[in-house]
Amino acid sequence: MARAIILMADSLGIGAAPDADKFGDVGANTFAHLLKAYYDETGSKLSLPNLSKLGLVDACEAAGKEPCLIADRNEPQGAWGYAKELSSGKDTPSGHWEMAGVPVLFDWGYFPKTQPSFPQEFVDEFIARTGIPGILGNCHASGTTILEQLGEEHVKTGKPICYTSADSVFQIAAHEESFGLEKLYQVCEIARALLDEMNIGRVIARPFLGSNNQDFARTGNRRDYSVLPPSPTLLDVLAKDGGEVISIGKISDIYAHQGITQKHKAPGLMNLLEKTSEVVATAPDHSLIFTNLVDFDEKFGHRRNPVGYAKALKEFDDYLPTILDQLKPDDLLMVTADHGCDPTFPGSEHTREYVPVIAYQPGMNNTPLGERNSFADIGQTLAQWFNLKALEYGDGFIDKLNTVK
Ligand SMILES: O=P(O)(O)O[C@H]1O[C@H](CO)[C@@H](O)[C@H]1O
Ligand SMILES: [Mn+2]
Ligand SMILES: [Mn+2]
Repeated sequence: MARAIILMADSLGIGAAPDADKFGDVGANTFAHLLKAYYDETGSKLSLPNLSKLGLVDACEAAGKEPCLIADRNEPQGAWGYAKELSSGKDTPSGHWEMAGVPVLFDWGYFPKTQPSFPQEFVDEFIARTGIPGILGNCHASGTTILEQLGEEHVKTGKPICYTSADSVFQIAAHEESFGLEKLYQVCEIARALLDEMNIGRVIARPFLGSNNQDFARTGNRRDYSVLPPSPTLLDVLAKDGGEVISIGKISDIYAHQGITQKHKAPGLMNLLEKTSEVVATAPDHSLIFTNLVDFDEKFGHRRNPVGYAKALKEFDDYLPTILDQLKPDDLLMVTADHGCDPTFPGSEHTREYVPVIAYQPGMNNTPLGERNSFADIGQTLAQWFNLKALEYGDGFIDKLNTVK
């Protein structure tokens, strides 16, 4: 029997994907560019000895074909490679589902960049069904900027702030106290039902607190309402086989709560890592412990804050030995990402990038995995690791690992 741990570093891309031109993302490289920004600002190279030991730096240099400005670089002691994405979008559900063996080959519905962005018929129906006095926003926006612009008006009028992005999303921001958290969740559920027919991937509740446009801040009570993955994922197959699938952070939301047997939420990077360590200490055999580290994307990638991103990666790196030291011989640790979000790139959107494919077991040697054709290679390898039936997509690389199960 065996266990696996996936640490999904949300948005940690490692170089523009071969089809980046279709997304306007040629030249993007989240990891290499945040390292450079950190060096430019501080005059020192960022030290990430543990992530480099796992092969992240080698993977980025192989994928992104540019040097990484890094201190304390170690030779990899794990399997490392880089994967391109088969899915048509560069969004979070596509990246996560593809990793779990279900690439999104259809096109999501998207809202246009015009203002208003949302069809009038939908807005009318949404208002009628929820009883809200109207909506604010109705445009493409960065979620923090729009709070500075419309937060006070929202509190005064009770109209939620509705906005979208290049992703297939309908986001609703509302004040936790004046509007109410439960009411925000109810309004999101109504929007979710209305948006299914437009093929919108996610409705996202974006609660916030504060008293004026200068100090509004989003809280940890974000909730994502995703549609169901189009076919069973690795998570479904493992849960059906009697395994434990333990979601930490927003994993459960992203898979629409399918194939999850336990879930834990925790606010912020350190709490998510600590919760992961706690679960690794107790999870039984045949468990998948799956953590999404959302701060990299939400707090730094979309906010175009490369130095903040670098410091958060350093915290991750500092914490990693705690988890690595807990691994038993039949545990497999994977580190990957769901898309890029280059914090030095124009705009505030994701970037189409290669993601790291890192697999580590205690006692492993340096094992290059090369370029992988799909994120699904991770899911397929895990299907092999758990002795499950093969998934429809993905080339597993179990033969490259020390199969000590
Ligand atoms: O600017 P914020 O609200 O963080 O929104 C970002 O978060 C959404 C979900 O990941 C993306 O669609 C992106 O627009
Ligand atoms: Mn993401
Ligand atoms: Mn994002």
